[in-house]
Amino acid sequence: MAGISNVEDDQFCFSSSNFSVQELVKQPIKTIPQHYVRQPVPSAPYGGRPSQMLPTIDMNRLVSGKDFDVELGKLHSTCKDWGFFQLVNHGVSISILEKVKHEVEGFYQLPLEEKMKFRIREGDAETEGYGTIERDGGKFDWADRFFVTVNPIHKRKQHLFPELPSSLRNTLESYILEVQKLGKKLLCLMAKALEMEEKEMECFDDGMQSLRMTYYPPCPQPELVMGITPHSDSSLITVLHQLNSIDGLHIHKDGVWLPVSFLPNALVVNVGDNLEIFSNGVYRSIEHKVVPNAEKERLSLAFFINPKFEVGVGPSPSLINPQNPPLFKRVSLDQYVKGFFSQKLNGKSYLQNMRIDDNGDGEDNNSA
Ligand SMILES: O=C(O)CCC(=O)C(=O)O
Ligand SMILES: [Fe+2]
Repeated sequence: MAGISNVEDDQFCFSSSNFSVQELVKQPIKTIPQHYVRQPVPSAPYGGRPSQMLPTIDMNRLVSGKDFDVELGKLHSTCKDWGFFQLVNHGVSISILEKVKHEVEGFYQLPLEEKMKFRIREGDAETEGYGTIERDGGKFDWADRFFVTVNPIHKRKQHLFPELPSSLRNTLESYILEVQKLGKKLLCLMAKALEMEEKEMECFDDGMQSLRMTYYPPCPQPELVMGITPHSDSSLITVLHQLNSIDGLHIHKDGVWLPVSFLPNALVVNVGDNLEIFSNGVYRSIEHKVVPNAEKERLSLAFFINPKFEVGVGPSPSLINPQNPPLFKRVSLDQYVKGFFSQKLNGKSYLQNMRIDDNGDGEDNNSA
């Protein structure tokens, strides 16, 4: 079994920044290796009052017509004030959620050599594939992840999704179809709540989508590490399936970190930077992070939904008028995604780069 001693052996020498935390914890850990220790230890207070539960949105109410206006109003205010919610009655079948859990667990149980076939390749600007990622200051997250573009199909990298074990691939294909439908419905509802023109909703068809399946091994001193560095997502929306029901997600709200409790049969949905831009700042992407569990592994599957590739990133034209000038630049999706991945994950810093300068020229001065 590979352990700390051979973590940097031949299998890993393609890049010292890519090795597996899952392998590391296969041997007892006396002290957390320095490259995982975050200093200073995050000191933001926990605001975990039991009453501070994430809002819940009921998809049934949004599709059945009954209580539609009330629920749409709730969706709108939640996207403005929270940027995160639990989605119940979402329509994704429980059997597919269970199957995805089983298959992703199976992927992480594969021998390391098998997973390494999918390793992140040097020079991949979007860091697609299997591995860990170096964050600012040379520190690493306490997690192994597999990140992959799944839509449009021609953007799939041949050595990644098509090469996955067939049962995982087929299960993910079914999951993708269901979450695509759900994502489109949700985005159209948000667009309606924002009072955007119907025509603009076409950009939600056949959008750019990616998946991240993440394995957070147990950590004997979770307070010293980060499962995932505080960040906001670059997407329009993200649909999160907390595969094995283990808590760990925290969101940054009103200056405090709130733990999100797992809600059975719910999916967690969050507003990403792209939707903050698209809604011209009406909806807010929210910083979040993951704290690993001291005893148990945690697995999650995040599905990132963006608009159609050709549409680009910028405020929706129907929301712009003399009273509401554009707050963000317009760039191509390619430029946006490359810019996002070319810098180290750091809270909402990338969104700042997209803001129109004080001189309001709307030019893309983004050097990222
Ligand atoms: O694992 C989680 O709960 C969150 C993952 C996440 O934030 C991400 O993949 O962007
Ligand atoms: Fe995220």
